Amino acid sequence: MAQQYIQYSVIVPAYRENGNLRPLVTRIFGALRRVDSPVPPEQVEVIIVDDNSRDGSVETVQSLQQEGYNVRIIVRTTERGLSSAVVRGFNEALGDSMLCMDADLQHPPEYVPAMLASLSPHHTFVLGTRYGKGVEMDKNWPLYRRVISSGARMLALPLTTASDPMSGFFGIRKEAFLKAKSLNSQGFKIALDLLIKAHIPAHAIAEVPFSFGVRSEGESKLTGKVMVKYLEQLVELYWYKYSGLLIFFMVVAFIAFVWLMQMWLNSL
Ligand SMILES: Nc1nc2c(ncn2[C@@H]2O[C@H](COP(=O)(O)OP(=O)(O)O[C@H]3O[C@H](CO)[C@@H](O)[C@H](O)[C@@H]3O)[C@@H](O)[C@H]2O)c(=O)[nH]1
Ligand SMILES: [Mg+2]
Repeated sequence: MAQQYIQYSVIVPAYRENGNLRPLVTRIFGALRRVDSPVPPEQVEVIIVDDNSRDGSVETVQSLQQEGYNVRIIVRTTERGLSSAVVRGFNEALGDSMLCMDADLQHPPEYVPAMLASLSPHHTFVLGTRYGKGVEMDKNWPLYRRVISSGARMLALPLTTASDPMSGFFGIRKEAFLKAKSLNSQGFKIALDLLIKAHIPAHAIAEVPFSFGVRSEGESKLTGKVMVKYLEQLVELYWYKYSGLLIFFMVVAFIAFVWLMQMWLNSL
């Protein structure tokens, strides 16, 4: 019965994250229970979307449920991948305001209340940004990851004005999510796909600066394959966003060419 009051859903894609789930969930609800939290904890659900890790994650979630935390786990057995896990979570969410965050505590749970509260019918997208004022990356985040992250960010600049579409810490309103058609569920960059395909205008994006941490347990799943998928996704998004413009210029150029040819033939 309590579920009908759920207004906010926190979606956590997770693969072999058992060691992080308890601190993640208890810290999210700890932040929501603070007196200055703009969001009441009883209106929030947490959904873990796990890809059959079989590492005790299910049991950890069950014990958190017994302790009264509103958390559930979806175990996928036939699908894999971060982005498609997030899409699955958004499809299952009860809340109108939905947040996506990593399980490994790199996205600090203490920012969850502010992120959720930033979503509204006017701000249909919220982006946790690592490039805002007063925040910093953990100094232990490796140099090669910073280089990859900056490169990925630069390549996406013509697609969006958002300062950090790569942070992986973002939220979207359900009505905006439902507008996005043919999402690319491969790879890691579902936020970028949603920004473009849900046609989120710049004024509808709220940004919340956050300090990016380092993974506390387990290993990153970002591989070379994931990076290749990102490049494929960029090609698709450039085409999605600019093909109309390209076709328009080609048609104009063709008409101008035909017109010039006629003028030239008439002048002979
Ligand atoms: N269900 C599921 N979850 C996955 C999978 N691969 C990764 N995840 C989960 O997705 C989250 C991020 O994965 P990491 O392996 O920790 O990625 P990262 O290298 O730290 O990259 C993160 O930070 C980047 C910013 O530097 C982000 O750009 C990226 O999207 C991601 O959030 C973690 O909770 C992880 O368990 C998968 O195949 N299936
Ligand atoms: Mg990580």
